[in-house]
Amino acid sequence: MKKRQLILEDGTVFTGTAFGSDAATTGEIVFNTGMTGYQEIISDPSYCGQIVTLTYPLIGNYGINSDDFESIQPSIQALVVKEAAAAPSNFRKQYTIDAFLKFHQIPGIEGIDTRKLTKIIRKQGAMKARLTEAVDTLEKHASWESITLPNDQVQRMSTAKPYVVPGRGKRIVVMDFGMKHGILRELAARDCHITVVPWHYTAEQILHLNPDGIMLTNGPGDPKDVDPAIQTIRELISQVPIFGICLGHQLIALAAGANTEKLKFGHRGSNHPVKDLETGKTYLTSQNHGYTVTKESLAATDLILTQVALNDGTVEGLKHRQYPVMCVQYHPEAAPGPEDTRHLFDNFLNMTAQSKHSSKGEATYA
Ligand SMILES: NC(=O)CC[C@H](N)C(=O)O
Repeated sequence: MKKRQLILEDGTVFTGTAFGSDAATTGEIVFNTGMTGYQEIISDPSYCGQIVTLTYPLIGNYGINSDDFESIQPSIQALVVKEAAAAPSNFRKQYTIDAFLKFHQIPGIEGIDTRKLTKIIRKQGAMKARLTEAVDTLEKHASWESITLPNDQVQRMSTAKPYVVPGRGKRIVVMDFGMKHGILRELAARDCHITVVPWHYTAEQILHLNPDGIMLTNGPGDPKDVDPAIQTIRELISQVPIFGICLGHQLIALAAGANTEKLKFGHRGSNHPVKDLETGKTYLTSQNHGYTVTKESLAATDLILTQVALNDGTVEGLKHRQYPVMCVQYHPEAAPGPEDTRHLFDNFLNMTAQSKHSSKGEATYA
């Protein structure tokens, strides 16, 4: 068994066993606490550039199948687990996690104490980390300052060209910032006529498609890295109903004049409790974000706080005071419950039904 090392920016070194591909790599190290859903996590484009640690100790035990992907091409930088199951067992299983990661040239390390690692990340915050090919290389002495993490992940993850998923219902334009397929699944299940457009599409190009509603997807990186999209959303807010998820939520907040900041170690897992302040109900939500909308910045905007995280009180949902615009920081399309907050897609479509379009194509909300 080939040895491999995981080296953290704070100097901690873990020695484990290699699986997946052979490439040495660098990225931001984060952890996800979900007990299941590793296939969805590995293929969620919002993890682009990140080394993902899974805290559940046995990963890959039900294999990888062709149906549960959240994108065609997994984009995590590397995977860190306690144990990668070598002999998965499930009727849908097609590949082992090792074979899958090898095929996609993603390195992994197993056999390390992921609980200890997670405690370090919780204490120090998400930081840079390096996965080496083997032990005792000079990599250990790499100067961290010289390693810059990317800021072009949305450009890389977004679709290069627009495409249509036909339906007979509402016309929804999806701005793709690194979309999880779950968003398309939910819209398609409601018979929407979906046009997915690249992240840089202008307001004019989007309005030209005559949408009943606009969906802003999840996506990787810092929301402030996609300034052109913020300008576009600012123009669209008063014109068409909008629903934002995760990065989409952060972009709506920035477009409306609020601020975002980086959390110490983010929220990544499938049982994060969130309270809906309008109904008083608490939902368990699936989450994957490192940034958050700052609560204090909302006062100067037309946004109303609708949902909060019960673990740390951070902003989880917003709506616009005047226009049909709503957004959530978590993932209603990822519902291990298995319904959880999926009704938000129905709320969005109801919102589009209440919005009236004039003959000029301008929308008003009644
Ligand atoms: N899943 C997402 O859309 C994540 C949004 C953003 N990249 C963050 O980490 O906060």
